[in-house]
Amino acid sequence: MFKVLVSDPISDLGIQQLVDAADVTVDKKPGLSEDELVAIIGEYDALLVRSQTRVTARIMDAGKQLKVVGRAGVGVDNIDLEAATQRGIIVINAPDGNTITTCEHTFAMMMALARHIPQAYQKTVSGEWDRKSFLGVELRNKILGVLGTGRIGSEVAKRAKAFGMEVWGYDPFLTEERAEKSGIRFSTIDEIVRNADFMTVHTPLNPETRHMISRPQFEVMKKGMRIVNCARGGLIDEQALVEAIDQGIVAGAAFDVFEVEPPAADHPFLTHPKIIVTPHLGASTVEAQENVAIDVSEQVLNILRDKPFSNAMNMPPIPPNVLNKLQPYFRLGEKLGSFAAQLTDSAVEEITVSYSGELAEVDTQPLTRYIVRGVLAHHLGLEQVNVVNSMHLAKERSVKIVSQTSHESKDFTNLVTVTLRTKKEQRQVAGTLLTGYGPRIVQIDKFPVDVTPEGNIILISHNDKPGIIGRVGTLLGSNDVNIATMQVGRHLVGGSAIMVLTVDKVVPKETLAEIVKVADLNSAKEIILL
Ligand SMILES: NC(=O)C1=CN([C@@H]2O[C@H](COP(=O)(O)OP(=O)(O)OC[C@H]3O[C@@H](n4cnc5c(N)ncnc54)[C@H](O)[C@@H]3O)[C@@H](O)[C@H]2O)C=CC1
Ligand SMILES: O=C(O)C(=O)COP(=O)(O)O
Repeated sequence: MFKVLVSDPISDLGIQQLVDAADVTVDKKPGLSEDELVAIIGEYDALLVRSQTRVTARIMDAGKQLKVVGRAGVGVDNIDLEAATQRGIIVINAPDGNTITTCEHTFAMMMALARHIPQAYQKTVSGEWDRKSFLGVELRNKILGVLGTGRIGSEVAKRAKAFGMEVWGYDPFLTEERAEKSGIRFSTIDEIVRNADFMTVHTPLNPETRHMISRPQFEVMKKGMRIVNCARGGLIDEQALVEAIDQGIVAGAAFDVFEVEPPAADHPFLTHPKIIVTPHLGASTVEAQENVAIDVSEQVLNILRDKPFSNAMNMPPIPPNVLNKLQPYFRLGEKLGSFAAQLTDSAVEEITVSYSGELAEVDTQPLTRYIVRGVLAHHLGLEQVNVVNSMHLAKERSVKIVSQTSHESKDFTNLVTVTLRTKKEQRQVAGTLLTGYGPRIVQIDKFPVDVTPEGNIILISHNDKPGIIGRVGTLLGSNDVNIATMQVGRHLVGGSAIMVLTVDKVVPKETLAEIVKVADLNSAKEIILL
């Protein structure tokens, strides 16, 4: 039974699939301190958070069973990603569910800023009928600078155009062609700062974007600019912004987010007449909260059940076209890695993965992660190694990973070959997916075979001579071992050969040693593929 802890307020409807899952129990405990989390996290397999819970290395250390941290939202700056990767904890987010909601909040803030709505409301309800102090501006014909034209930024741009605004955009991933297609003027930050009437930021917070708008930008800024931040506190230097407003450079600002949340009681934004604020409400609609909780619950279930998943933040993203090609090979890859690892008797120094055929057309790195997982898990245990930390664990152990591709594959549409090099030997196994038949191991150490990679497999090395097969069969039978399938592979008559048997139960090592002796074999090894 998997245990999931929900430590922030997350939509009940959204996590219903977790609650309903027969193999999962869910505990909702919002508002715990770090110490309280450390005290209880040890019993949980998954942790679900929004932006309040700070998921620190200390919490992860205490989370001995923790496999996944699910973020019901976009930003994962409250989660120590580096620490998670090192511990093999997968961090996933729900990037799409709150895009429109946050975009709409940005617009609400921009309009409230243009028309002084919060200030006017306050005066009106306090009994003052003041129509003079709140002369606003139209959005029409104004330039809106959008820093970060990702999911939210591009939706803001679309709506701004409907309001008759001219949109200037900057994003390191925005190309001139894409900008033109979206009706955005392709600009630099400097051009935006010098020309825009309104500016809105929609980037993640990272060392590069921290204080991307600070004193140097305010110094050259178009006078009277209005600034909106519904992304992350810290993108705009708060102190420098207050100064710029007081110097008459900036006409006003609307902030949903703060460098420190919640802000201190004496934070200058809270009393400044030209700054309006909301308490990080960007994603707070019924719809968005349901969407992100549904998305994150689905992926958490996949991870707990060891199924392919998406939206991992501590792993490079896999584009859908690549995922479509690779996904069918993930299980096979892991099994090839495990098979190869069980063939070797000493420490693996190098893992070479060769992809030939159509697979070579895409970035095969995600599949390599599965293969490396299979290799390492043989020694470290499947619980310890996953696709997030497999490459990291290999590097930590100085295991070199080599990946090769070739567009040609002689006998198969695709062939994945895993070669392990140790100080003493080199072992190799290759596999493919046969249409209509599923995964197959088609080569072991240069011998062609046709084996389903599943269950208990006995691999025998012997010299090709009459009577061996019969003897092995009789010996296994007399030890109450039923043979399900059998294959032999050889290059030359009378030369070295292999025999691959799938059997119905685990064969004790002593029985195998006995069979090697009595049947005059070179070696016999049991390989277990889970
Ligand atoms: N206030 C709230 O409640 C919410 C805030 N957010 C925040 O909004 C931000 C944007 O979210 P999405 O649009 O979903 O993310 P996204 O990943 O789709 O877009 C972010 C964009 O920023 C760009 N970017 C990165 N570095 C940049 C730089 N130095 N200059 C300009 N652009 C840069 C990226 O290339 C990307 O296109 C995130 O920080 C997210 O955490 C998201 C949802 C709700
Ligand atoms: O999704 C994001 O990045 C957000 O900032 C939303 O935060 P929240 O889930 O409302 O705490």
